[in-house]
Amino acid sequence: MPLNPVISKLSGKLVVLASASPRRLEILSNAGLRFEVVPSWFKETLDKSLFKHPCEYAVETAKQKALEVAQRMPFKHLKTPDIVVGADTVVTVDGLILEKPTDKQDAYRMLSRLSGKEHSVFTGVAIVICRDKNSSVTDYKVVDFYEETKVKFAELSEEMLWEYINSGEPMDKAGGYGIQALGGMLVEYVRGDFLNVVGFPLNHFCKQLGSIFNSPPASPAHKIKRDLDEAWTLVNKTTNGDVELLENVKDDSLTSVQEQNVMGLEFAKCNRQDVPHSIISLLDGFKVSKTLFTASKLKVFDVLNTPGGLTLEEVAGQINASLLGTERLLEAAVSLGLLERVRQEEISVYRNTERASRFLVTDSPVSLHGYILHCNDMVWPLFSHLESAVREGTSQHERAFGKKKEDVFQDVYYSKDEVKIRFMDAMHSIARVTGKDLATAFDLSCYKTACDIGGCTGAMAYEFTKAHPESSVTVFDLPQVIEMRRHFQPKENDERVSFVAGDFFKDDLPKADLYILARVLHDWSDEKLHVLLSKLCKMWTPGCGLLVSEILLDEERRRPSRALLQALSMTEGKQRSTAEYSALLDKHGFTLKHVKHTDNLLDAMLFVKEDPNDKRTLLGCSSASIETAELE
Ligand SMILES: C[S@@+](CC[C@H](N)C(=O)[O-])C[C@H]1O[C@@H](n2cnc3c(N)ncnc32)[C@H](O)[C@@H]1O
Repeated sequence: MPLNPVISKLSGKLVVLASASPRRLEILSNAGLRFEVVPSWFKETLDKSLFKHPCEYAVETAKQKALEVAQRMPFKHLKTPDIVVGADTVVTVDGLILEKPTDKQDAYRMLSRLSGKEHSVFTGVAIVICRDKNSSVTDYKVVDFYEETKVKFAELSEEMLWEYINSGEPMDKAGGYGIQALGGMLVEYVRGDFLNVVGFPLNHFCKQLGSIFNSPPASPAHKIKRDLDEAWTLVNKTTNGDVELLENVKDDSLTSVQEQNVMGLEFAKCNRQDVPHSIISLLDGFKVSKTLFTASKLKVFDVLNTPGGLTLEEVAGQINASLLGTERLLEAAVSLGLLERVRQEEISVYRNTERASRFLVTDSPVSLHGYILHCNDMVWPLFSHLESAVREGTSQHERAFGKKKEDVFQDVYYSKDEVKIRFMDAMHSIARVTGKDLATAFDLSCYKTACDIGGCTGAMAYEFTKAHPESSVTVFDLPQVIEMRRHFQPKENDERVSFVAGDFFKDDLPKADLYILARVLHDWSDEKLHVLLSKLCKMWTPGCGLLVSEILLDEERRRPSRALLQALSMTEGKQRSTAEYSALLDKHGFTLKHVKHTDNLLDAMLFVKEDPNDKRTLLGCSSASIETAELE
């Protein structure tokens, strides 16, 4: 890739470095780049075992860091950057990723592993380009890459190791050394970009920027090829992370790419303005859903959760279905990117794609299986009566399930044990996917006791105690739910989580420092919520907090469509925007302190009641959150 001039191309653009690393800052400012530093809040906690190669982990972490900042800035800083740059450096040796040492012993273990050996340093870099700054929707194009540099350490004596460790230098550095300072002594040779080892591959970065800003205008054919090669993500400005593609298409040449992203549908990759691809993909949406539901119900992804994959005949035998029907289902699943078909020794076998193994296999920790079955069995029938729902302005539980509903939980979901378990399983699977992000959305360290109101199976509570080991959580839910909780208990009993049965419209709530309302408020009308919120106020003491988690609509109530589609089958509830939730809670004296668009399925808001005598309500939980408040 030739190197073209780049720094001048960036003049006048708001470039943001999503990293607090002084070394990256120095490298980029020495190169003459003018930029702002907005450290990313993305926590480097991706599961490394899910990545085939360390460089993929570094690139994904860099991408998440940069996207988090790109999506946060329009709200928290009230400006949209042109470019956000994220980076993550990892050191690998003997197939292990070495991170920053936790203490001196850990530094000792790392450095002795590196002693006398060659290791690799990978830096993943993501360049997020934000477009359409003036419209209500910002779309993000992500260009990412990585650079590898080989470094060989000399044999290090014990004294050398300890002298270096005692200098304090290893502690904040990946792999436990800094090549640009004392750590330079340890290095025999470097093969590749030296600055990559320091923390940022400047040369590769400039080449990438050059190709972004100097590329000739693409012909339609080239453009579509390039678009197919690169991942475009159109992200709603106010919902961060909810991929909202179909309505935002401004350039028809992108349409097929976006449709593939959103639906997994493989449409003709052509640039025909007279072919209504996006409408057809909307039209086919129900076939996609039902294919996923059926494959999940027949446990196709569990059956294929075997290393070598299975032949068509083997799958058909295991799911007890016809050969022809199974073949059609598997072929459709392949076309949607849920399965792969590969040839092994002259025969074709099917196997799960990575995302199917992760999200569709029943016993994966983040399996959506329960939620998928709930959608098939409970939501699909409601949607088959959508026309009546629209005409009548009511939900269709009676038509779909023959049940008169006063209260959808008591009268529909909990009317039979089988339906109840399925509903609870659905809640459980979403809470397991979102729980950690919600529990760590803000600094909640000052809250020692929490009460998860409508906490269902306790999945969120367990994630909360994992994230805050000093805390305990009471799950408060209807007696019919609490009696079933053991079905969902984790293998290792967590005594910090307890369960209390009650009705939040009638009974007193347990006492706690932090109340959690996750996916509860959207189910109810403002009038009903005033009853629940009055109960909450009764138990409230100064310094308490309220963590609310919902899908937040943008203020124009246009997106995310996932929330608005869900509203179509609601009974008495409604989806609300941040301002609408804030106004609702304000009537009971709650003040919105922080909002976080988590880039997961649910967003989070933290409410407090302002009390001039209570430091926690003014400043947040700790000095860390004071810093956060100042950064904002
Ligand atoms: C949509 S689910 C959300 C569950 C959980 N918070 C989550 O995010 O996965 C709503 C929860 O509120 C509970 N619930 C509904 N009505 C209730 C009531 N009157 N009193 C207590 N809990 C109730 C339901 O049993 C259910 O567990």
